[in-house]
Amino acid sequence: MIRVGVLGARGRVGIEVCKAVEAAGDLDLVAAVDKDDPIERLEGAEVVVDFTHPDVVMGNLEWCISHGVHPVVGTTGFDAARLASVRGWLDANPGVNALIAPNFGIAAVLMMHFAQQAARYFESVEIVELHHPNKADAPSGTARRTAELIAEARRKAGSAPMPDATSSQLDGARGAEVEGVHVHAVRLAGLIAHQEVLLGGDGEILTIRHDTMNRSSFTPGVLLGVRRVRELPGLTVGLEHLLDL
Ligand SMILES: NC(=O)C1=CN([C@@H]2O[C@H](COP(=O)(O)OP(=O)(O)OC[C@H]3O[C@@H](n4cnc5c(N)ncnc54)[C@H](OP(=O)(O)O)[C@@H]3O)[C@@H](O)[C@H]2O)C=CC1
Ligand SMILES: O=C(O)C1=N[C@H](C(=O)O)C[C@H](O)C1
Repeated sequence: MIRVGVLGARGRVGIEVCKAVEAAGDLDLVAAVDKDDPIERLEGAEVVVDFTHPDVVMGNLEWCISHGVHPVVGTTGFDAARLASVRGWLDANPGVNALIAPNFGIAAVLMMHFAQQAARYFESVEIVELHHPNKADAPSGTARRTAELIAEARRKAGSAPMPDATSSQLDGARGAEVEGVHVHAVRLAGLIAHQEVLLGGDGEILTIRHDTMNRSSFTPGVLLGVRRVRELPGLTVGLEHLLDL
């Protein structure tokens, strides 16, 4: 049995993660911790799953790693500086590993992978992500990561800069730019989490779309991470590394 703790246990995703851990025969939910609960309740866990908030996740990670607990993190808001801090904590605590994945949905990971594969064949690529209005960060972690993967594919292929004659604009009209890829964020009541990657070439458009229909869709990926994190050395970013794509 793997002893598992959950941070953000009363949140939208945390509730689903707790249910999935409790239902798994090889996992033991030893602590369900939310805001204002003492983090020390996680002592005794081997793996901790974090679905909290970008403002608190770094403190949670530092605590877990310094206490010898392997974190599996779904919380978003990671940039290069944050990832470097995590690597520093892991270096100081050899034997502790961490998995950070901007999206644990298997179909979402495939959507990112397909977008990365397709990117080099098109002149233009833009991302539209659409989420529920309670989301703290924009653009989403998934959109940021997709843009980074697309940018990397285009760099490797030597792609020309994307055509764009915009010479005047209202602030934000062209979205945010992540490594040269435009990302547009919609926040709308009724949505959960959705993304379109629009790829345009000469007379053709390819749209790759992913829709999250419920939050239990994240749990198979989370459980995969929980089962595997102890054998993944250091920091792993992205569930794709566990999927043999
Ligand atoms: N990687 C992935 O596949 C996915 C990632 N996410 C990300 O996960 C994060 C959480 O999303 P979601 O579940 O929708 O958010 P919620 O706000 O529903 O849940 C977060 C929970 O964490 C609690 N919390 C806040 N601070 C702490 C703390 N210091 N310690 C423990 N718990 C705390 C919150 O309490 P309170 O409400 O009282 O503040 C809340 O109950 C977001 O960053 C989101 O983008 C979401 C879906 C999938
Ligand atoms: O906040 C959410 O809901 C989600 N957050 C993640 C992100 O920022 O990409 C994953 C998914 O989009 C749901």
